[in-house]
Amino acid sequence: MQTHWVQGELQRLYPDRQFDVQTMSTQGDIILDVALAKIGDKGLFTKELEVAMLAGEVDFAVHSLKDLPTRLPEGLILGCVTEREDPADALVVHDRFKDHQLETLPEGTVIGTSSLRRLAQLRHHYPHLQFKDVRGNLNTRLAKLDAGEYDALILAAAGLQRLSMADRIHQLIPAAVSLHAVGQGALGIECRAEDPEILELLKALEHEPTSQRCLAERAFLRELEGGCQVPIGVNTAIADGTLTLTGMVASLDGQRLLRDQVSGPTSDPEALGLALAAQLKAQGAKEILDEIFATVRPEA
Ligand SMILES: NCc1[nH]cc(CCC(=O)O)c1CC(=O)O
Repeated sequence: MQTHWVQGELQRLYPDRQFDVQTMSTQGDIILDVALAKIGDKGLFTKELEVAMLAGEVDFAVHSLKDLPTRLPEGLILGCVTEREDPADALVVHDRFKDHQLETLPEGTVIGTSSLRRLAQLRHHYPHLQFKDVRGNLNTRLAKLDAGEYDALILAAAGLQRLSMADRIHQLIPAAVSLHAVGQGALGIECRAEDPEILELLKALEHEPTSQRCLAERAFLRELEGGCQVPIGVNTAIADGTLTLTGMVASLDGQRLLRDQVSGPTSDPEALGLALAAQLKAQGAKEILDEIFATVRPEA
């Protein structure tokens, strides 16, 4: 889906070249698909594509940037970041809650989410709500909601928009309540580090403000050594050449939540990510994350 969008854009920009979408053998779609990318931090799926890229069989891979690990294998780089859709999370409700907003949902309302980041932040702000894991692709999740298994879901607004289901967005969750995932809403294109020709082609699809914001966000996450399954959230904004990065780290129960902010020139976004990580570490972020790693990934 998103891969075909990239293919279309490149084809339009470079009518004399041909861009083929290649399907990888093991799992479904080729160049990263939203639902399949859930396999985890060092997803098998990413690995298969990376092996193919390093072998020269495919030239680049399109990912939801949010699902692309912050450390890439030797020889591969993040070659392009496309313009971001709204990175916010969205509340989607069952019809019987259509007159409610997040802040008016009654005690015991069952919210479906499988994201520790969403879970921790919502528990922090709305401890009277109940949370239940939800799996499957977007359609499966929405079907479970409509069947009454959940009262509401929290989903990425961008995912709903991309699949033309923006009408299901009941409320965009404000950053004051929930910071979004690193890279959310943007596509990231991974390619060989030593392939100037492909890199130059891809740069035509780059959206510089999104790229600067996402580089700051990714440096923050990398420095905290968090994968995609950790309660780490961010928000970024650019105004007058200044990039502001807000970040948070929370415990799973939402009891402890650290949040801080840094600002600086857009010319060095990674420095901002590192600075914010250092600030949060000084406030105890490492202890919170170590506790989570000990419970969630005992063997990692
Ligand atoms: N966690 C899985 C995932 N990876 C990318 C998206 C769609 C949003 C995006 O591209 O950032 C989603 C779904 C979701 O979080 O609801």
